[in-house]
Amino acid sequence: MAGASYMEVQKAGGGIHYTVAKTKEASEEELLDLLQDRLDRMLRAGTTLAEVKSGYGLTTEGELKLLRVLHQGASRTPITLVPTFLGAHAVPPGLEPEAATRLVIEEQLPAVVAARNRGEISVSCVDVFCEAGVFSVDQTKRIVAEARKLGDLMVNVHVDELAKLDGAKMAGELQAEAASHCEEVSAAGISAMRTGGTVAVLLPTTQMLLRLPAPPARDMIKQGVIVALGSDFNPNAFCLSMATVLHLACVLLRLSPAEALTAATLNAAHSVRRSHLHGALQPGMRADMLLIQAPRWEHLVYQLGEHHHLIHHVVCSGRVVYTKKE
Ligand SMILES: N=CN[C@@H](CCC(=O)O)C(=O)O
Repeated sequence: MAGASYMEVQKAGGGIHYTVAKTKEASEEELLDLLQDRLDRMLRAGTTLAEVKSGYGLTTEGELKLLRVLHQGASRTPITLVPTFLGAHAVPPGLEPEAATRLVIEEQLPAVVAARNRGEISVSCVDVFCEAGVFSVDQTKRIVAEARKLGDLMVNVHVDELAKLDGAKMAGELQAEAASHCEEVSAAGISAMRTGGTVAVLLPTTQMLLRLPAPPARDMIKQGVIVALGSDFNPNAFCLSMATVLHLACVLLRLSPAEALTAATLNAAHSVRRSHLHGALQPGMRADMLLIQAPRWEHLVYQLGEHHHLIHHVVCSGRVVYTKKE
């Protein structure tokens, strides 16, 4: 598949579909071990709050399995996890997008909300991969409406990553809490996100790896959109280090180090509506901190790939949860 595009890989059964097949083969214990290892690595790289998504099950049981793993994983890490149901991550082989939409609305969402209400899983947000050949704007709206009605879920949708569908405009008009990617966002999308209070979660690792155009981060900031940064850790963008993401945000999105820091902390917390507790050092908020050894804090952004060397302590809720070995 050398040279094939992201969607060509998917259409040939690779990408998300490959991961779905491998995830199905793995037991919950195996997935939990993998999750714990990755959360440990994220913690050592300085992450103290993370939105974590399902999306590699695509069947009701497959999605519930991943959400159970996330639920159990939350008790094994000091990182605060905010779980997102992403049953609409891809159209399962053999189904059309419309049938997959109905599957999510009629079967998956009710099962997920019921399991959450029984305390078996926790789910805070719903996500949909709104993209040409995956879920349309109309199908995304229907899934979002049902998720809000049935489960009072927050909305954080993939929009305008590859095709210009005006998904960001939809997200803003729906007053979605957040919308990720936005590489192909339109002027109307930027305006709607500002009006709707929708956080733009920009993902420079994926932008770089898929060689996508840079989302217009400077325009977004200038026009008053709240810009956040995410690692987008997934099999296609294997990066657990937010310091690397901050570096790329400065180079590729032309953010200043201070803007990148705010985007990765307070604004990222706001994308899951946790900015009253997370993302800043203020009385009444959680004392989540990194202690780094460097002449200035900007070295965490500037020294590419050096976070293991720079971060000496990670503190969660006022408790030291990681100390670098000398
Ligand atoms: N674009 C869709 N979802 C993920 C990638 C998932 C995958 O390729 O496994 C993303 O946000 O980048």
